[in-house]
Amino acid sequence: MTGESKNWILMATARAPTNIAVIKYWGKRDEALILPINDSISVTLDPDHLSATTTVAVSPSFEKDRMWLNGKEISLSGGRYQNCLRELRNRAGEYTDENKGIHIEKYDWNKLHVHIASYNNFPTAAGLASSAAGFACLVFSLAKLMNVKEDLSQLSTIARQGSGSACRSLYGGFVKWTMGNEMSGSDSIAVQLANETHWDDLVIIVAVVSSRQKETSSTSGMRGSVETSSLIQHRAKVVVPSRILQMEQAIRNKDFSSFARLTCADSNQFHAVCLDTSPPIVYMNDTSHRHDLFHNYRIISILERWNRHEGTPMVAYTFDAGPNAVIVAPNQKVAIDLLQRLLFYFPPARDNELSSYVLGDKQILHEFGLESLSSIEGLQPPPEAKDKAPAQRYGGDVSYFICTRPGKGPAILVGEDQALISCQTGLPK
Ligand SMILES: Nc1ncnc2c1ncn2[C@@H]1O[C@H](COP(=O)(O)OP(=O)(O)OP(=O)(O)O)[C@@H](O)[C@H]1O
Ligand SMILES: C[C@@](O)(CCOP(=O)(O)OP(=O)(O)O)CC(=O)O
Repeated sequence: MTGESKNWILMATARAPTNIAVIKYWGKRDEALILPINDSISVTLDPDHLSATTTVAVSPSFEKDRMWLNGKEISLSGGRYQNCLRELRNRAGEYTDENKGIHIEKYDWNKLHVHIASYNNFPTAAGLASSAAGFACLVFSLAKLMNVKEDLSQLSTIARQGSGSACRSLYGGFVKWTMGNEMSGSDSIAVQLANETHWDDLVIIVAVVSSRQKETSSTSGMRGSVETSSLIQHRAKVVVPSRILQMEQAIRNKDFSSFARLTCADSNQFHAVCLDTSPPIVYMNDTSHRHDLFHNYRIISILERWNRHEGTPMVAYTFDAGPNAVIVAPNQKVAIDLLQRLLFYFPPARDNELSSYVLGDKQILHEFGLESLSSIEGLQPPPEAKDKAPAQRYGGDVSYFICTRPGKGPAILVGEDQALISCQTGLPK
């Protein structure tokens, strides 16, 4: 390794999206390598609304590997961070910057320490797949910094070792994680089924029911299910393989009603497996407020009633390992009808601004013609509720909504102003 002094700092910044599984990953056959017991399929969400941004820096002056998440220093000693760092260092390439007089040999990367700063533009560890965006971003930015010449599918095997669902966040659009058969995990990779432009009419609304950290992590929850649930075996061996084929076909043909039926059925089966676990896991009410139990089922029953009333699925819903609902509409028009229902049943608590209650893509609000909170108060009940007079409203039960859509995969951000680490101090700005 050569350089004019020990003071140079080399950096890379990237942004990576989260993803929402429509056929769920739940259960590992190898805990250390994070190898799943079934394939899964996800939709990548628009990084403008839900993403991690990570800056990674390297300098001979750094004394140890360090990481800051959302401004707070966290430990990198955990096996998952260590596995990702090791795999990337093993694949690192030579790097030369003649202007700065920097030359790093392949083997130098094992001696150089990194500083990592990351920021999520949405709540961390609340069942919104922060670990997926976070590990995808970490791997993508380190691969750029360390000049790793591997394709995205190879990088997905590294991100997988940070958090299983992270491997699917290396691509935009619609993504399949193939479980693979190899003991080494070399064929347990993510592949893109279609990019984000393939089915760009879809609108996705996330109802954030609680941004509080959950009590049972996905990791320990799925371990419990593998050890104690008999339903999970039937799911992995019989149900998921056939659903994967049907879901691939639904995505290929942009067949919304099949997509919606499969998405809802798979979410509900995943939560059934959680209930079939001993002791049972109940993610949909796993929050401090007991009434949260009801508004998850309220969301499901409101959407199911609407779908039944129309005789065909208008929207699809899915819940991960937390109480937040992710709802997919086939187009902007139905998304407006959906938002109308959501805001009718779940108006904001008093003192809330509309702009902080409906986040993300604001276009939908404008098309809807909703400009202020007072217009929500005047909303009429939807037609399917007419026979159930008077329709009850649950003010304050939802913290906020995020309107988004299928989005693109990770990208490198250029320019020092985008970096989260100062190029003078090597510390978070
Ligand atoms: N931006 C990030 N960069 C690196 N690691 C992150 C980042 N964001 C989150 N993580 C890691 O992911 C952990 C949270 O993962 P966890 O699975 O508990 O929640 P989640 O991903 O939000 O929910 P779920 O995966 O169930 O949808 C954090 O404690 C941290 O270790
Ligand atoms: C319910 C899920 O969101 C589970 C995600 O689990 P994680 O990927 O967070 O688990 P680990 O691999 O142990 O880190 C379904 C899914 O994303 O497929």
